[in-house]
Amino acid sequence: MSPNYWAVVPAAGVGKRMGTNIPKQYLPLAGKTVIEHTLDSLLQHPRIQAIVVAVSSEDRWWPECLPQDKERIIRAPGGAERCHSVSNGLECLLSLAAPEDWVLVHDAARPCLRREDIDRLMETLHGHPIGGLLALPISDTVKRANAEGVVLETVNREGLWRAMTPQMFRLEKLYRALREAIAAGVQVTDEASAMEWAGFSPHLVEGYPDNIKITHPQDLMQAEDFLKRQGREG
Ligand SMILES: Nc1ccn([C@@H]2O[C@H](COP(=O)(O)OP(=O)(O)OP(=O)(O)O)[C@@H](O)[C@H]2O)c(=O)n1
Ligand SMILES: C[C@](O)(CO)[C@H](O)COP(=O)(O)O
Repeated sequence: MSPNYWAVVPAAGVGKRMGTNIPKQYLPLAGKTVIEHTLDSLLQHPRIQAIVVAVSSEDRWWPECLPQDKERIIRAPGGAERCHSVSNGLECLLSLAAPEDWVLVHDAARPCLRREDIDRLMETLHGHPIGGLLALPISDTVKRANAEGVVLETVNREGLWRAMTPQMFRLEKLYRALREAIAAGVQVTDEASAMEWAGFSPHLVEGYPDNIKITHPQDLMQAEDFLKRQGREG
């Protein structure tokens, strides 16, 4: 029987780098909120069974932003860091999904995700034993600098990619790798790094460059433009 697909959306951040008084996932964007665009992009995919959203216990905005399709949305507790929120979301899925089911982990802060990117991830990784992630090969020259912005070195960009989300892995393997990496005190900023630490080799799938993460104020304007060009206004 073909594995099912599920999603986990970490949405418990405070958006320090955005500098706003509400978390960036609840900021207005192209007629809706950031998180509504993100959830809609996943809800509109027919193969995604349900979405577990990790929300902070102090969150005052979540109930207002629930999309119409509430029955496919499950709330899980957010954690101190993104990896803890994801781990909590995965734990919530263990009772609903099979161990070899696929889970797509996607940042709430990436509202411009395209259907084509989800399809490409699913098609490319069909039958893959582990999984992989959307990413972009780096086409600029890369510099490493000190805290004062002085160049320390030019980094060879050969083979360098920027990781994005969704990152799609087999549920039980990801849950176990993430729990063990967290317990070992490993710095886990994405799901792939936990899988790599566990000895797996995730597969990179090239995605659209407009699948940006809303981090700083200027990212909102860029995302607004991307969504309008795609006709995705609320
Ligand atoms: N404890 C945390 C921290 C982050 N996230 C989520 O992980 C995604 C990517 O994280 P990031 O862009 O760093 O969001 P913030 O942590 O909110 O941003 P900042 O670092 O500027 O505070 C976001 O959707 C964010 O809501 C989360 O679920 N739980
Ligand atoms: C998961 C991620 O979006 C991949 O690029 C990124 O690592 C999230 O980093 P953040 O500092 O938690 O935004």
